[in-house]
Amino acid sequence: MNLRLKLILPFALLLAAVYAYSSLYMIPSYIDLAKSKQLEQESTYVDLLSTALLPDLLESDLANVYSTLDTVLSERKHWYSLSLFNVDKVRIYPLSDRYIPKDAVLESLDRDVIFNGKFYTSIKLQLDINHQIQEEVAYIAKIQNSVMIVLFLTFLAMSVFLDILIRKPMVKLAKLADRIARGDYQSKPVIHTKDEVGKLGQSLEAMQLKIHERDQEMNHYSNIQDTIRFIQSKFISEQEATHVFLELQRKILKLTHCTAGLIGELILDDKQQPYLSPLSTDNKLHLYSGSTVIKIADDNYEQYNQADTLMSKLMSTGKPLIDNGPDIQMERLGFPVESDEAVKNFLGLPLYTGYQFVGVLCLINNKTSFDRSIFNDLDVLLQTLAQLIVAYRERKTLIDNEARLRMVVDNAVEGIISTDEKGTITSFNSAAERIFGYSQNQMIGANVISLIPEHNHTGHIEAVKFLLDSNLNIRQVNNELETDGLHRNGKLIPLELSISKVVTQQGMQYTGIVRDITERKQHEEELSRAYSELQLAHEQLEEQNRRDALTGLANRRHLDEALQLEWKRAERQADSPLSIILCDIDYFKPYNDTYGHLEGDECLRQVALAIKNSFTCEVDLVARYGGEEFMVVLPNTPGDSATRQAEKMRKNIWALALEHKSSKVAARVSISAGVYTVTTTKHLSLNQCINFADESLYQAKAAGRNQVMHYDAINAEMSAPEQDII
Ligand SMILES: Nc1nc2c(ncn2[C@@H]2O[C@H](COP(=O)(O)OP(=O)(O)OP(=O)(O)O)[C@@H](O)[C@H]2O)c(=O)[nH]1
Repeated sequence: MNLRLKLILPFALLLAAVYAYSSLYMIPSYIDLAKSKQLEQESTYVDLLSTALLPDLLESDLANVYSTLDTVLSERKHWYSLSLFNVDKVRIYPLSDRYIPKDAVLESLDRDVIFNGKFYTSIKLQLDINHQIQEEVAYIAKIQNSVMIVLFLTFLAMSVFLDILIRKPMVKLAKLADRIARGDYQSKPVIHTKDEVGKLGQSLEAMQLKIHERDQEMNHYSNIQDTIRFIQSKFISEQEATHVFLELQRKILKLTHCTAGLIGELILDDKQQPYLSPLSTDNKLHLYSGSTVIKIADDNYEQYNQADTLMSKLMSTGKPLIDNGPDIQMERLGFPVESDEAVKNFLGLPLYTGYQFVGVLCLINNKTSFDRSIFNDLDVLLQTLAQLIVAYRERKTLIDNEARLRMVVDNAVEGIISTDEKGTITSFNSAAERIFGYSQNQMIGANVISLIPEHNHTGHIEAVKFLLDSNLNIRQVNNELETDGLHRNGKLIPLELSISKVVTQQGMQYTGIVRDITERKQHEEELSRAYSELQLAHEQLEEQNRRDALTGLANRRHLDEALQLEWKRAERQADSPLSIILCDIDYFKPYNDTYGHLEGDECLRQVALAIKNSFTCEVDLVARYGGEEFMVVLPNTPGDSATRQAEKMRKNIWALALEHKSSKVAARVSISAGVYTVTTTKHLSLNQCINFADESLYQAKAAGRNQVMHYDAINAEMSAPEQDII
């Protein structure tokens, strides 16, 4: 329902109500009232008539009665019948032949004519009252119509009035509100009345202003938010930070309606003096907070005396600074600005993360002066800017560290190969290129398995699985192991390898450090060979040292050592007898004399060999005791066995049948032997034992040579050994 209808409707309803009230209640009530008055009046007249008729009725002068009634009827046209009734209710004077119109609404009036308590007659009158009050009704209807017309006109006037004074301004205000809602802040309401509508217009205007301000604020805020989001995403994606800061500066200038600006990072130089490194410029501008500011651009050096510049003040105090002119000279400003006009308004804002003063944002504006509200407006942006500078610093450090690390890795002697979880190579340094014969480009993205010979594949897969399964998420280095790598030319490369596992944000990363140990292996092999040779030579030397040069038997030194060992063993094992045989070629001096010394040596060699072959047990030791004397050490050998073996030995030499013309025994070489067996080492020394063997030998010699004597047998005066028959 529109406003016009709303304004009209109450009046229309009022009109309808008035009309309905008057038509349905007021006018019928008035007609009823008029009717009853008329009836009362007619009734009074009937009373008068009945009184007037009484004398004639008393005298029974009906002619007069009729005449009177006729007169009355002719005078009162709306009376249609007037009847007289006698006591028996019989009409005695009927006047009903008078024409009664169809639309007549008849009313009846009855009167009894009574005199002195005697009923004479009753009068009954039928009359049309409506006809009587018709005029009055018409008049009333006229009044009603007039009132309705007046009311309608009033209503019409009111409607026009309300439409002009209320509806139209309201429509205007509604349209204005609609425009405001659509963000149109230029349209103004054209209502300047002082009434409520005017006030509403004023309120709307105030509201428009407020919304405009709020909108601007919101716009500004969302612009700042957009700027922050944009810059943050740009900083992440863009590697070159200078572009980001330049972009950011452009956005801030647009936001703040400024003409120039500068974002700078605060850095301490070698002397701990703070200077400003501009981030939002690509020339080499450097600003010092100290006494000078130096601009280095296109190799032109400009120097400013800057003890008291706005920049130095901002940097030394770390507090926001506003200077709204009038004109700020470059020398006072503290940094050069490419502008034809003099700088009028300067705003310097320090950038903090926590309490750390990390940089500044300077803005220059030649149109609108700065006020302190801008601190609040830019608060979030300044914080983001400070965080951005810190992130920029961290990125610089990270890049430096990365470059340093890359340099270390590239120049490392060891090959360094990094792979991801699947073995795809992500890093391959120069040393690895040298070791494996592949270039870095060839190997990045390839699988590390191509560097491993087939026979090591299973071992490699198991090692990687082991590292993967170990749920350590810290660096873990296995022990260095030696393995083989596969060179591009298909040859195996001996390697020393250590593998480390690092869990990074990208997932697991394995780094293998490999060292080519081909040369070392060669050296090791050469060394091992030389060592073996040396060992052999040494052993040979040792052997030589322990061998008698002439006979090849154990020499005296070896014999002494063996005797010492066997003596100790005999001491430990009381039930293990030790036998010693000492033997000597008979008449060897004459042999030498007869055949010469060289032949004597040869004889010695043959006798030595025969003695050696006479003893087959490994533990028996046959040694040259000295000159033409030999000793045999028989561990764990009782006396009778030793004597039998000595006898066998003697016979073997005899069997050699070496010619010995000058022997007094026979014309062949023979030996004599003395045997001693140690059954207990108690109260006995080794020397004593040897002496006993020697004594036995002496006894054998003395007994005619070419025989074996056992010390125990001598002492027991046992029978002499058998003689060989020539
Ligand atoms: N050709 C040679 N003769 C040696 C060697 N060592 C010792 N002789 C000689 O062996 C001889 C040992 O002689 P003697 O000790 O007198 O005893 P023998 O002549 O064998 O007489 P009996 O032992 O009593 O039977 C010496 O003439 C030594 O010069 C040697 O290495 N070569």
